[in-house]
Amino acid sequence: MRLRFTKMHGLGNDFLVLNGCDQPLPEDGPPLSVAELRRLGDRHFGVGFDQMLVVQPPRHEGVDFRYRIFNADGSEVSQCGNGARCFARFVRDEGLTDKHRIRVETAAGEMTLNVTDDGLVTVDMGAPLWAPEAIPFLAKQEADTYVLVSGNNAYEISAVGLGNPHLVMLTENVDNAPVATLGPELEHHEQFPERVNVGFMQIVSRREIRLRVFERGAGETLACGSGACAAVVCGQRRGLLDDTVTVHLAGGDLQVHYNGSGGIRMTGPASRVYDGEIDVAGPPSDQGPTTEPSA
Ligand SMILES: N[C@@H](CCC[C@H](N)C(=O)O)C(=O)O
Repeated sequence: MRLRFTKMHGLGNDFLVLNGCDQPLPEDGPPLSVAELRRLGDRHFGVGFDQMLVVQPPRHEGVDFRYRIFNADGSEVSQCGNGARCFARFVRDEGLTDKHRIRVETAAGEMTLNVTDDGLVTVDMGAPLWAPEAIPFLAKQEADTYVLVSGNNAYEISAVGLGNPHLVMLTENVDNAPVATLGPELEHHEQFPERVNVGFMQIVSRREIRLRVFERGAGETLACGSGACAAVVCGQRRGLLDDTVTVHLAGGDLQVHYNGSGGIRMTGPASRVYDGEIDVAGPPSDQGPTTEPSA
């Protein structure tokens, strides 16, 4: 099977975008097997990406598209903030819509994407979910911060759901944060039954943070949109941040706004890199398990 794809990125968080509106992709189930997806995601043997984004026709009234997200390890997830900006740019570039306000359906619900005249995209990421069972996080009761024990160490963390699970911890200087070691350790912590994205936040001022995120299913990325929103709302909940915050990530800056009600608004760029075609094995149904996250 030959697939056409587009390579995009949002601040270096990079994506392989598949258009399921003009080429046949399965309506249910993943478009590729986990093995095939991982092969394409490999930076040496494939195209290389953090997430694969799939554009599909809507299944419900009132939305314009269905937006599906797969991590590089093959797991299907419900939220990707940087991907949402690229999704908006893609559907407009491809002439699939000329709307500036685009409604999409994700596995976690509906989202609104607003494309501005300067080419930036603002995503309404919805309200943060604090209840442990909604994240999901195994804790006796909701709190601003939790002590998470891992091995012989204890970490003060905040936990929040944005359609995907995030933990956020403070660090003096993100340059020295143990992202490569503690990231994967906490990603698989038993108190996060669906694994977790692990954010390391340095507070610069009440309106500015620096952030590194070890993403579930993808490893450390140059930027994580939902991670940026998670860090800001966790910092706000701890009384450390104002309503509007600039988030400095390795790949560039995002603006995040939340005033305690309605949705979190995240604004940033979306870049198209190139278009390509690739041969992949046939339908995933012949190829065993598809969406099982890696251990
Ligand atoms: N890069 C993303 C988040 C992608 C999904 C995440 N790795 C998860 O498993 O929840 C973003 O920009 O939000």
